[in-house]
Amino acid sequence: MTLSSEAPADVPTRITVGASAGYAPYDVLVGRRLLAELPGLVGKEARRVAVLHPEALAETGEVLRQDLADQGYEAIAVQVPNAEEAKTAEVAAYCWTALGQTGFTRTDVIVGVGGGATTDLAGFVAASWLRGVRWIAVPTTVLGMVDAAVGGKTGINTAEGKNLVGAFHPPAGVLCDLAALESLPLHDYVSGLAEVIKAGFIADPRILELVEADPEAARTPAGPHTAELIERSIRVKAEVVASDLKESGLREILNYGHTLAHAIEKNERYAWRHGAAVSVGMVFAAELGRIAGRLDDATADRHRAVLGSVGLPITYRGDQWPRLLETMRIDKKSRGDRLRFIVLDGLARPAVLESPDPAMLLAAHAEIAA
Ligand SMILES: NC(=O)c1ccc[n+]([C@@H]2O[C@H](COP(=O)([O-])OP(=O)(O)OC[C@H]3O[C@@H](n4cnc5c(N)ncnc54)[C@H](O)[C@@H]3O)[C@@H](O)[C@H]2O)c1
Ligand SMILES: O=C(O)C(=O)C[C@@H](O)[C@H](O)[C@H](O)COP(=O)(O)O
Ligand SMILES: [Zn+2]
Repeated sequence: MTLSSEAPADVPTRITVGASAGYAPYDVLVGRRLLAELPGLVGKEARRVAVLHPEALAETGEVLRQDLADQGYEAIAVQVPNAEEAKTAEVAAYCWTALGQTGFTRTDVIVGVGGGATTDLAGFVAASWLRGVRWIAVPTTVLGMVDAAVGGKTGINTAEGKNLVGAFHPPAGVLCDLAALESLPLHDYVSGLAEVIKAGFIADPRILELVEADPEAARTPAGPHTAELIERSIRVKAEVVASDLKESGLREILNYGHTLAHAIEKNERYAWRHGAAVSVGMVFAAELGRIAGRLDDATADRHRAVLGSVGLPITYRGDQWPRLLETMRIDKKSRGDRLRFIVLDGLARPAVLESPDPAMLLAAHAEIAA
C-alpha cells in the first residue's frame, strides 16, 4: 500500500458531515496523498497519538506513526488482528492497556487506519477511553471509505451477535486516500461494492447506472468511475447521518439488507465478509418488499442483476433458516418481539416493514436459498 505524506497531487474532494446531536461537523476528504492532512487534524492540543492498524497494514501503521513522531507527537502503533477478529472485547481491552501504559489523556488522539473492522474498533476504543477522546479515521477499503468510517457508529461484536456493543462517537475527520485501494485483495474490494450499491438502491440510482455501465471496471480501483462511486456513496451516508446521528428514524435506511446480513455473518463465524452478507441481505429485503406488494418486479430483479454482475453472492445455503431467524430477533431495529426490516417502496424510496408475517419471511427466504 502506498500512503505517503507528500503534498497532495490534486485538491481532494471535501464532503462535510454536518453537526448532529451536539457533535461537531467534520470533513471527509477523498483524494490521493492525503496524509499531510493528518497532523492538522490531530491538532496542537494533543501530545500523544495512538495509530491502531491491522496486521495486514503493519508497514502503513509504522509510516503514520513515524510521520506523527517527526511532527513532535509521542506516537505509538497498536497492531490489532485483521478483519472481524479485531472487533472483540479482548482486543478492545488490549488497546485500553496500550493507552493506559502510554499515559493517554483526554486531549490525546486515536487514529484508526484500516478497513471497517479496524475503524469500528478504533472508534469504540476512542469512545470508551476516559469516556471519549478524539479520533480520526483513515479508511483503506472501499467499504471503510463509503460507509464504516463515516457517521460515528463504532462497536465490537459479542458471542451473541454483530455490533452488539458500541457507541455513537463521530470522528474528527476522515481521510480516504484512494491509493490505499491498490493493495486491497479483489475479494475485499468487491465486498465493499455491496455498500456502494446499497447507497444506489436507497438514495442515489446514478450509482447503479455507473456500475451497470461497466461492472468489470467497477471491480477495480483503476475503473473510470471509482472516485465518483465512492464520493456519491459518501454523500448519501453523510446526508443521512447529519440528520439522524443516533438512528432515531431516517438512519435506519442505511441498514438496508443488514438484518439478514448480520445473521449470516454470525452463522458463518465471520468467515464471510460483511459486504458479501449485505449483498444476500439486500436480495432478501428486495424479495420481502416484492412479496409484501411494495416493490415492483423490475427493481427487485435489478438487485440480483447488479450485485451478481460485480461478483457478489446473491444466495445463501437454504438449511439455516431457523438459526438465521433466531439471530435476527436481536437486530437493533427489533422492538420487543417485533422484527422490523428496511424495504423499498420503489427505487430510492426506503421504508420500514413492521412485523412481517412469518410466511412472508419464509417465502422471501426461499428466493435466496441456494
Ligand atoms: N460503523 C459503520 O457504520 C459500519 C458501516 C459498514 C460496515 N461496518 C463494519 O465494517 C467491517 C467490514 O469492513 P471491511 O469490509 O473494510 O473489512 P475489514 O476491515 O475486515 O478488512 C478486510 C481485510 O482487508 C485488510 N485490509 C484493509 N485495508 C487493506 C489494504 N488497503 N490493503 C490490503 N489489505 C487491507 C484488513 O486487514 C482485513 O484483513 C464490518 O465489521 C462491518 O460491520 C461498519
Ligand atoms: O451507519 C449506519 O447506520 C449503518 O447501518 C451502516 C451499515 O452499513 C453498517 O454495517 C452498520 O455498522 C450497521 O450497524 P448496526 O447498528 O446494524 O450494527
Ligand atoms: Zn454495512
